[in-house]
Amino acid sequence: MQQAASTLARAASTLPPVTVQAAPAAESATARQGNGHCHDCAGDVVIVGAVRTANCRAKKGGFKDAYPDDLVVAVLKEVLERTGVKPEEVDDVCFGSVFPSTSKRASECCAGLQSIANLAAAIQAGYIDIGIAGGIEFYTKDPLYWQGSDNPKIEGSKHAQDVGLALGLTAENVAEKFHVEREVQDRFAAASHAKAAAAQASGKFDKEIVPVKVMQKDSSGETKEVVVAADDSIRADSTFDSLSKASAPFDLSSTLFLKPYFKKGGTVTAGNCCSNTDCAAAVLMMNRAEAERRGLPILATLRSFATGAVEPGTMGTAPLVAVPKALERAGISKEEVEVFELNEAFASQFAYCMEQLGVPEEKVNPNGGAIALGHPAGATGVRQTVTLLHELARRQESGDPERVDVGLELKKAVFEAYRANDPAELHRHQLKESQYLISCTIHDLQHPTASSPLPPQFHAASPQLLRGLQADLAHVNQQLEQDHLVPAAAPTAEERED
Ligand SMILES: CC(=O)SCCNC(=O)CCNC(=O)[C@H](O)C(C)(C)COP(=O)(O)OP(=O)(O)OC[C@H]1O[C@@H](n2cnc3c(N)ncnc32)[C@H](O)[C@@H]1OP(=O)(O)O
Repeated sequence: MQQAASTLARAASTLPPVTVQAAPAAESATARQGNGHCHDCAGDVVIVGAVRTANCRAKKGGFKDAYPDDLVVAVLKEVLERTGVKPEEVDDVCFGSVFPSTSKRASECCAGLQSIANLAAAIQAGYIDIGIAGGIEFYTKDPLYWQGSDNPKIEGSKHAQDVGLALGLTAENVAEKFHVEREVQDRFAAASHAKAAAAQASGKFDKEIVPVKVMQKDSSGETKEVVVAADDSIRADSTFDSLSKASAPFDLSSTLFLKPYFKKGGTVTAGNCCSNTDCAAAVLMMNRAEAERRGLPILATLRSFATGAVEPGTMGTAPLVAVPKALERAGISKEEVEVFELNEAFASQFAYCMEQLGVPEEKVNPNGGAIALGHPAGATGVRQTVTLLHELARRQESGDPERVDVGLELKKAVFEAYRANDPAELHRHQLKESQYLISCTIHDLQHPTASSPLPPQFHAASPQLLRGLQADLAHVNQQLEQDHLVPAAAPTAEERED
């Protein structure tokens, strides 16, 4: 691993550039035309709408006095409006959410991405025609720690105990085991902020972010309505120097030096890990034939999806297993991919994964990642997908014919997705009877009733989670009705016939 360490040190010597160069155009793995339409793959699962809310700092940012359903309703409404799809035409809505108070642990950060995969599978199987996949995390109200009691059996299993490690400690483990120095981590963190700040300043996020009207208390305690339309997690003034003391060796006594947060003598700080933000994101999916019938622009085609398992103590290295699998299943090489979205839960795991995957820095997270934008766990996979699709659309619109082909190839790469899926953790989830993927139909969202408030599609969620969702669903319904998106009452049989 010394070689890995020295390569990482070299990589850290310059900040990753903010601009991204197009890779050479690659051969298509499936028959398709230059305009993104493909005559012999009508059953492809495609994305036709992709939106997100702003990422706002938990408890301190734009959504500090809001409710999670304010965000969910905003992205649902917007993705429907942008595509012209009617609520009643949507067969299923599946949102990932990781940290309701019943959750034990966090490595279901891929819950949002998994919701995309689940709905895509349902579309491909013919179980549904149109679905909305999304993710929501609301740290302002949901704690980032387990509030329940542990099964004593866990004491007998090192793996199960590692599942309970503070996530920052798993990042420390990665840094120590794979020699990812503090300097490297701080440089990647600074690069994330620089890229995100540049993207924000140039208006790149404007189209993907849905403005959300929420109530907010100001410093005098007065509550007023505000519109939140911009990420407030990005620190444009965050540089390598502000994250650490630039001179080497580090001057640990310097006031400039951000102290290790999770472990004495460690390297992971509040500056080189993701911040906790509130955010929701959603994509609308259907098959290609349906999209073409409706004349909807195809933003992306799902080519493959893969999961990978790693030791829970070094959580965050699962992309090393899953990305090659996803590429292989899609039938493309990593060189054919122009843009990667790789989660920056912590700079240590991000730097190590990037180095081991052998992908150039300039191809990864061109608009910044979770260190700058925040990591609203259940929403992150969808947030990344939304950001990536808008990036690809911009490149296609750039008018460079060579880049159009590249862009289309890229769309396969959107879903070179990963998921940390530790067996020990899954076991623990079963013990807790927790289930993070939340699925319900749009009809149930519209018409929760007192006697049957929850849709049958909810998976085996714990009672506490269900109670929380019940409240959320009632609120969602109320908002949808207020906004005249749905009729106030379920239509009668006669009305339906009309
Ligand atoms: C599978 C998975 O899900 S893995 C990932 C799961 N997610 C996590 O584990 C979350 C990890 N991160 C955290 O828990 C939190 O960010 C913590 C606990 C480390 C820090 O929480 P907070 O104290 O709320 O963080 P916050 O962003 O407010 O930063 C605290 C202070 O650190 C300093 N700081 C943070 N970032 C920077 C930066 N980029 N540059 C300079 N100073 C910084 C600032 O002084 C800041 O205070 P300020 O906001 O008043 O300026």
